[in-house]
Amino acid sequence: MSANAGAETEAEAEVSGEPPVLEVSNLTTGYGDVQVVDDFSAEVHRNEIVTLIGPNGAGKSTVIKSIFGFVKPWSGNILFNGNDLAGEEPEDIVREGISWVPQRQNIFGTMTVRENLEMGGFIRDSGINERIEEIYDIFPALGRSDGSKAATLSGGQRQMLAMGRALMLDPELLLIDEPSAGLAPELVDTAFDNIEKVRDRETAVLMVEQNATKALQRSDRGYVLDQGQDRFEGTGEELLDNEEVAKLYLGAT
Ligand SMILES: Nc1ncnc2c1ncn2[C@@H]1O[C@H](COP(=O)(O)OP(=O)(O)OP(=O)(O)O)[C@@H](O)[C@H]1O
Repeated sequence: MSANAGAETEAEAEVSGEPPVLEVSNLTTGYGDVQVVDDFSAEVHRNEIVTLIGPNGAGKSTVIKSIFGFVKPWSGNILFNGNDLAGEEPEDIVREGISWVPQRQNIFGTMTVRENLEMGGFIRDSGINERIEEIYDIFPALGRSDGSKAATLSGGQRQMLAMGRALMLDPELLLIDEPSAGLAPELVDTAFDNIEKVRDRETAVLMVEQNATKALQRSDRGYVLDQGQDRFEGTGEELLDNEEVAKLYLGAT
């Protein structure tokens, strides 16, 4: 059972009366016959950054992969705007309005920034150039590198491009796997600034992050996953202030 540090938060989120964009209920899944997620439930509302934290191997990425259709749920529901995604393939899930920023191999180094973005918009019928301009408006550094090969970008710019590619389809929900992974420490804050910009443009964000303290500082809400189970949930601030969470998961002494 989770220690619901976030009772007020859930209530706050529901003040608007809007149902969650994403509602994961009692998700259980794994690989082969090894179970790694056990009865996990979570919600993401519009205008929210929600972070999953927890130890290595807790099942965080598996939750994200289940939402995006790479791992099939054994039981439970994954509702996106009320439609059950369980069992759908990633290409259908993308069309429904969820994009994924993988941790690795998320850009094509031999292609230019613009070509990468065009590829990201592959299923758009129209409006590709307009959307690229919107992405450049969010991330001006990408606009300045429009014709540069992606391989020549810095680590932070690559991360921005990976996010830009995923945003080309104007998703309602962006799933991000470890946005700060591999970034120089001075670029981590910029990565989170960029995620806030995305949230502020009406795309909800669900991310997995090892840099738990920094991620929770920037999150509207968070969930602590341990051995596949939801141990704690609450606002970022509530989780940061929770002594047990701090001791067990944030490295506090
Ligand atoms: N493709 C796979 N096949 C088999 N087992 C897997 C696979 N991917 C992950 N696992 C196992 O599932 C468990 C949960 O892994 P997962 O990557 O979801 O955890 P995580 O919380 O994201 O960990 P980390 O923070 O280390 O990335 C681990 O024991 C892992 O070894």
